[in-house]
Amino acid sequence: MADIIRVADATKVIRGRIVLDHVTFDLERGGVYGFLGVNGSGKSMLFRAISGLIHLTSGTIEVFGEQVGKGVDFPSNMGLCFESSGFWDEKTGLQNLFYLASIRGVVGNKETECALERVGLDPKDVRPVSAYSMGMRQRLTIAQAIMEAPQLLIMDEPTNALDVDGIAIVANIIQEECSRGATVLVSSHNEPTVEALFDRTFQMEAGRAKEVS
Ligand SMILES: Nc1ncnc2c1ncn2[C@@H]1O[C@H](COP(=O)(O)OP(=O)(O)OP(=O)(O)O)[C@@H](O)[C@H]1O
Repeated sequence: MADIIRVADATKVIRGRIVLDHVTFDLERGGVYGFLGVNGSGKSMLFRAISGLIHLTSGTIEVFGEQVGKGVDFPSNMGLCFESSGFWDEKTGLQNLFYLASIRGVVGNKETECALERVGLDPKDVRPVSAYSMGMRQRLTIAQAIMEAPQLLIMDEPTNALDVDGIAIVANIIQEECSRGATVLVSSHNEPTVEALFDRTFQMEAGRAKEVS
């Protein structure tokens, strides 16, 4: 029971519009689960609901035995990679990660530096994040998502703004995190390198999720 992410009839209505429509599936712990779908089909909304960032209108989501928004506000031990991750623009990437790591205090300097290296950023880079390109910001977002070795890693279109090297790095990270035992949820837009890693694939359409492979 506690090894399952259970999404049951998850429905979200925003201003009279159904953005998640009775989404139902179970995912076992471990593995890479892919979510495909056109813009606006509900991928981000689903990920936000699973991570406790939005509340469902009806239905339930349980992550490894804890009901999100009821038993717990957020699933414990989770890493999030969303497009809108906020950083302190005047600080370096490493300073940002040090600060974020200090909030939970479960990892130290070594792990944060290692996370930066894994995404291809230089921990010694003295430039502030305001000088980062979009791709560098995306890499930093991925680094903060993985630095605490989460048991659940949610990556919303992680290859956004990345070049070919960056896409290969994301694919590697997904494989490494899965091998470490993490459960990885990934949304993707036509990115074959990443989609080849999916153990199970769901197609999102107008707020509904259908397993396609
Ligand atoms: N803050 C919001 N208020 C109202 N509606 C929203 C809000 N955020 C998203 N939506 C709507 O919810 C629906 C699902 O959006 P969502 O961002 O989950 O799609 P997506 O599949 O992740 O799209 P994309 O590929 O563009 O990221 C869309 O119709 C969108 O307009």
